[in-house]
Amino acid sequence: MTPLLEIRNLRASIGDKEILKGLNLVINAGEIHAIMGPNGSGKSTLANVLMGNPAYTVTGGDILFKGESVLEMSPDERARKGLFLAFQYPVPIPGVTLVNFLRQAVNAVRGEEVPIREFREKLFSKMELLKVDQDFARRYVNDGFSGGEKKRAEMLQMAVLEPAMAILDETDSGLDIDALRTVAEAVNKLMNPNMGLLLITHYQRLLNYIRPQFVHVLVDGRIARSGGPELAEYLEARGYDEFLAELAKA
Ligand SMILES: Nc1ncnc2c1ncn2[C@@H]1O[C@H](COP(=O)(O)OP(=O)(O)OP(=O)(O)O)[C@@H](O)[C@H]1O
Repeated sequence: MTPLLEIRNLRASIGDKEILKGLNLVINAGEIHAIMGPNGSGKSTLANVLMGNPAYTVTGGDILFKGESVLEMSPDERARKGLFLAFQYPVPIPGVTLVNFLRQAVNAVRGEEVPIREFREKLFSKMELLKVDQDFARRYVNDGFSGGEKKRAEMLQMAVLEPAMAILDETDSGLDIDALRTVAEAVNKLMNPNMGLLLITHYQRLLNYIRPQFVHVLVDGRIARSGGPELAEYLEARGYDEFLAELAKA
């Protein structure tokens, strides 16, 4: 079976600084993978490179999505193929309600205007699934959203786009327990056997709420160790010292 996402010996730089130094990863449909790692190991870089952020240059290796290389594809094309990166829109968008924002996102990913009625039915069913209040969708994007509400908007976006592969880059921006629960509950409801999920965690806490089947430790731009959920517990107890010590020896 062709993996959903296959990252082969990926190397990427920003300016003349190499950050990803030969990263390999295979994700099949139905699997949740978590990437953990010390600060500065390249986690956000990986998320950005997967979605085709032009600020990063891929200098080697390949990224295959459903068996096809995405390296030459724009971020829009990747999204149309079914890749989703949780869109952290930190700036408020005045005058654009969440419902309109989501509709534009669905139209962009489908490459056609989705009939309003069809869109509303989908949106309302997903809002019910995620227990999102109807008034919430009428608010302006990010205008006064709390951390938890931003997450709720992001998860609703993932729900209506129905991606084959979702990449969640969970940066620690002071999110409270509510925000973590929102992400975890949504992930648990939206995951299905046809979908893959890559959870990039900048802090351990999130894995108390989502149990990935596979955990990878990213150190200095490479996967230093892979394992099951027990690896997250091991890291919680021991931290990254041994990985950093090995790196210092190399
Ligand atoms: N725009 C940039 N210009 C220069 N260096 C950068 C830039 N973006 C990232 N880096 C460097 O690349 C390395 C990896 O950064 P990245 O943000 O991917 O790490 P991370 O694992 O996500 O870290 P954290 O857990 O602290 O969020 C760091 O050394 C960082 O300073």
